[in-house]
Amino acid sequence: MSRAFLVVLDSVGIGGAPDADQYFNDGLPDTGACTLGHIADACAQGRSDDGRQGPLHLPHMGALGLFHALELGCGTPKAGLCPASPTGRWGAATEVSKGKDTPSGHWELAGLPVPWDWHYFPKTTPAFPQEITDLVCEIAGVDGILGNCHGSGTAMIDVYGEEHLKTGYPICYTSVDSVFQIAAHEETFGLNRLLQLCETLAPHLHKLRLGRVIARPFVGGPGNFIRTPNRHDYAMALPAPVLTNWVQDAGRRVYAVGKIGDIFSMTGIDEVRKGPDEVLMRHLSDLVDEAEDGSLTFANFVEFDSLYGHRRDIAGYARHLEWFDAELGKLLARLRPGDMLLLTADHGNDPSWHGSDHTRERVPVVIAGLGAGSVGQVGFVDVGASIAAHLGVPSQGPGKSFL
Ligand SMILES: O=P(O)(O)O[C@H]1O[C@H](CO)[C@@H](O)[C@H]1O
Ligand SMILES: [Mn+2]
Ligand SMILES: [Mn+2]
Repeated sequence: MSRAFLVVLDSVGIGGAPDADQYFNDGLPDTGACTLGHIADACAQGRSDDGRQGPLHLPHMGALGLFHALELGCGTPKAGLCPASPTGRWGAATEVSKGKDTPSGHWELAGLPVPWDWHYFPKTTPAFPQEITDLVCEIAGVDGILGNCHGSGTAMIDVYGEEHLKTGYPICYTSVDSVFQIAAHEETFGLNRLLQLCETLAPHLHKLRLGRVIARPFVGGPGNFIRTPNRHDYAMALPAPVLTNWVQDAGRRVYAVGKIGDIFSMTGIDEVRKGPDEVLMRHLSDLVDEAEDGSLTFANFVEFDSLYGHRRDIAGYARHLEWFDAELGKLLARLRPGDMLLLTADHGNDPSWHGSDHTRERVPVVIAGLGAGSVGQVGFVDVGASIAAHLGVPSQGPGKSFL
């Protein structure tokens, strides 16, 4: 029986979104943003030589058709990067959900376009209404919060970390996404206390159509605060069944690698394996060896987005792509006949762009195990339908299989 591996490289967009002009970073439209394309350009021009060197080197994903997908996505040929005859199938997927965020992208990939507008907080200080601040204080048993603004997570802990240690007040912030994030020190505030706070708060904010409450634990002291991998997202429950449910309802096993369990509030998921990306790659590799016939493994590699995209670190992003590609090569060699491995993304996060938020982009669809050739321009929803078709389970969403 067939198996499927659906692997999301978080934020590895390929430009070309037809509605990019309606999305913004620092007040400027996302028109022209292209995560993979601009990283490749920077590498080719020698502007990305920190910890690596020269043109972007992705031999395995390139051989499968990643750069063909890039050309299809953004419409610009990338000289020297496209092999003559790719060995995989490739395409470019366009999103219809309004949010350019992780849940919108993943839910739509899993067959469910998001049917509503998320709630966002204004770019003011304070960003949160008094009722929400009061609720946080009541749940946490504190007299105040720090931050209360839009911000980038690493900057938030640099600026407020010391005051947090002194006062015990949680650091609360948001972004252009529909999120309420709480950073707190794992040892002084306590990891469990932070997780409890977020879990208790989340249903109140989900009622407002806020997508996620996110716990952002950190450790260290003034000048060297550092976030830990114990981040936990409390996402709104899904309004309809998705790919994970379709597969599980057919009696198959569903594995979640990385933050997939959080994004889908554990719906349709049998087993979760978490950790930093390096550990996630070991989990994915183990599952290539262990996953049962008929199973779905759904993985998300978040560090492209969290460590390099939001931080606008082009060289770091290129290094991570090259690391991922080398590891993927070892794993591809061990796929079994009948296996399908599909690489895609959930939105863009162009590290060469203004601001520090996601960029509205198309995403690549690159498939190993099912022969060679283009699947053309497709929708995010068609990814879920195609995985279901491959596994032989009924698709219940609006997508159409491109297999
Ligand atoms: O700056 P950090 O804390 O990484 O936050 C980022 O992570 C959030 C969730 O993915 C996004 O909304 C973005 O704001
Ligand atoms: Mn994402
Ligand atoms: Mn992000």
